[in-house]
Amino acid sequence: MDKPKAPIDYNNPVITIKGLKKSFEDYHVLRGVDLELYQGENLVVLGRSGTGKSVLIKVVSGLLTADHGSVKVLGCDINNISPKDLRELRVRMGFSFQNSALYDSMTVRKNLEFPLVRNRKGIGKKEIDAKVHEVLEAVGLRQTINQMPSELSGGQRKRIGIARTLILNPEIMLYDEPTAGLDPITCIEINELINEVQQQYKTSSIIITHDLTCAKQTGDRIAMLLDGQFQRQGTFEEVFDTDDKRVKPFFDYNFIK
Ligand SMILES: Nc1ncnc2c1ncn2[C@@H]1O[C@H](COP(=O)(O)OP(=O)(O)OP(=O)(O)O)[C@@H](O)[C@H]1O
Repeated sequence: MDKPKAPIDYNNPVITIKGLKKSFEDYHVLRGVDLELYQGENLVVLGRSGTGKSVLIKVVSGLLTADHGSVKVLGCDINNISPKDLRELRVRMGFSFQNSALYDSMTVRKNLEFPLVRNRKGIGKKEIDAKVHEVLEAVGLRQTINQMPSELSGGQRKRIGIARTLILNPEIMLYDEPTAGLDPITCIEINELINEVQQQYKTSSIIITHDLTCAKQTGDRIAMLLDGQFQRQGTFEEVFDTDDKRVKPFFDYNFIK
């Protein structure tokens, strides 16, 4: 499957990271990270376990503070932001985490309504209903509206989790291992959904994954974290066209011949 051409604005970075360092005691996880995410782009972040991919996402979303360096997200300086501005900024970002984070005691409809009711004070019932139907349509799961999360498959839960973030029209999407634990066909369907979200909602996304099929299908650009920095960036082919012993096994073990 070829990736649909994305409308990327390379003059408009939505995230700019310069010289980011983050340590935990004497363990230096991020050692001078530079990165830009452009408007409309899907950027895939690769790296071995423990290289700091989740730490990076947590710094970008203000859950962890940087030790050094600057992090600008949608024009806001994350290192110098008030709690109120940070809350408002987070509403402009959608998070898709591994466990989908659905409320098990609520139907799909209630799960989808929840962020709207909490973040859009005064929104009317008609508008809520229209948004719920729109996002369910976008993820192809209209029929699940009255079901409980426990009645959904892993792939469906993932889709509803994505729908729940889309309902607030996020400008940036952060996907943390979107295909983890899913069968290969469902993985491909989730990859296609990530690309559809990019097209339909004009999102800019960071996609953390160990799944190179996901990286290849969704990434307009790949950035690989090596020794605390993005030492390889480019298209999928560019990143893996190397004999670098830190990079090549990553490819070889993913596509065992
Ligand atoms: N709050 C914390 N306190 C102490 N150490 C932490 C904290 N958060 C992360 N770390 C450490 O930072 C390193 C990077 O963690 P991180 O979760 O970012 O890895 P990752 O690249 O996302 O790994 P994986 O692919 O396995 O999810 C790990 O060694 C982890 O133990």
